Amino acid sequence: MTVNPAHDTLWPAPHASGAVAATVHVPGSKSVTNRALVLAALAAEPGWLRRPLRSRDTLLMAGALRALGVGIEEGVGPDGSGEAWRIIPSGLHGPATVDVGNAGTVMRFLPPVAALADGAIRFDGDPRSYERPLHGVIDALRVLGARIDDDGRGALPLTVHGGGALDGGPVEIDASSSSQFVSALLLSGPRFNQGVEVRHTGSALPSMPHIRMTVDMLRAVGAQVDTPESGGEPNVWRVTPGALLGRDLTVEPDLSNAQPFLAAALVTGGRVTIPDWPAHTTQPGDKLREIFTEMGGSCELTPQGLVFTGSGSIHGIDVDLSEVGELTPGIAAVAALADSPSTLRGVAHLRLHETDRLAALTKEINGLGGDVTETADGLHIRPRRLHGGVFHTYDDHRMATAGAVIGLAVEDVQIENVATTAKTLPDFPDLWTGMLGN
Ligand SMILES: O=C(O)C1=C[C@@H](OP(=O)(O)O)[C@@H](O)[C@H](O)C1
Ligand SMILES: C=C(OP(=O)(O)O)C(=O)O
Repeated sequence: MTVNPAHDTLWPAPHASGAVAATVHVPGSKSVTNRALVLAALAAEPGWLRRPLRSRDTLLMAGALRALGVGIEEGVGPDGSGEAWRIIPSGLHGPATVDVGNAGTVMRFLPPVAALADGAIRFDGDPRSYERPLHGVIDALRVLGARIDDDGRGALPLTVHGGGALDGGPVEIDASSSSQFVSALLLSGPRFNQGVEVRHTGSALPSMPHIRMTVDMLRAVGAQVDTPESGGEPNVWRVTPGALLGRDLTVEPDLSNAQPFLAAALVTGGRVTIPDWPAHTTQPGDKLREIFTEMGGSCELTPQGLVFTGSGSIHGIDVDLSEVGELTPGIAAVAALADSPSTLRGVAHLRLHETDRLAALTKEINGLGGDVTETADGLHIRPRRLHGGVFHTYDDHRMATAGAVIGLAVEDVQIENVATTAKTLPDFPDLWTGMLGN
């Protein structure tokens, strides 16, 4: 966790003068967009992706697939409405270089795809990407028959020497540091000669909704997947080899990116509507309906979308966030403004996210006068009267949005490098000021 001197631009976080009342159209889900791109690239026929998220992480994914030979064209969708990508699969070829940026989905989902390509595919990324765990993918791919050159740390940079096909079969991994190891192997699994059987052998597996998202999206393109939930063994997922269908998919709004806007309703005692909130979804952000209700709000799914209303009071919470780790920064921000302490548990693996999120949240909230301590697997947050100051973001989009939430209630908070929100939500500053009616 280092303060990046190149990012000394400060964004004065708007202070809310009253209760917010707004409708916010949140762009598409990062996790759905990047899974859909991978599955469409591996399909046996072209597909459509409507309302894809266009952000750094998804443009890196699209760029990498294009570098391997996949066609991704701008279009308007088969019914003429909305923006869309048409994805035209083709033989996957190297040599190519993939820039993963700091996108977990790109660095983990694409090495298995590269193993199916023919030629050398080099993977590189931001300095932080070298520190994020990748051993589960690298070791598993070797067991499944891939040739990979790396520096032995189980991390980037590396080169996959694709042989045009991969044996596949059974493999054991420890995915306790990232659910994306499991998702990565399952997504490409139908294209391995023997499919894949992934057995997680480590301690608790985080982010289960994201694994369910992978399984649901695989099934939607015709893959056969056996899971612990469908009567299989605990911690074992099996994907049968087979061709994948091209799909016409409209991407749901990113519910984790809806979080700061819902938090704004909670913090200001206002009301925010998020159109197109799905009635059923695997996105972890759907849990916010429950979590932010417990913290003092109320919500209703209406034909206009999710209407979330703050009561004017914010309560602390004791909650296990292991399934929904990416919501932690936004919950910590609200908890710092609550009327009672909070304990956030089950998220030790956040130390290996975009930045060490537990250390970063502790340092930055305390820098504004807060009282946060790190625990082995989370945070204790005792609300204090906060004051203004610089909120550093460590190239982490969710640190930036968490700082903006605090800025609504605390005057003179300045967010360093708010542009880092471009990782998943390039429109954040405009959406935020739009919500506040500025
Ligand atoms: O598969 C995905 O799309 C994601 C899985 C989760 O990763 P971890 O299991 O590494 O936390 C989540 O935090 C990340 O934002 C997106
Ligand atoms: C952890 C996150 O991202 P990534 O996909 O890079 O792991 C996140 O978006 O909170």
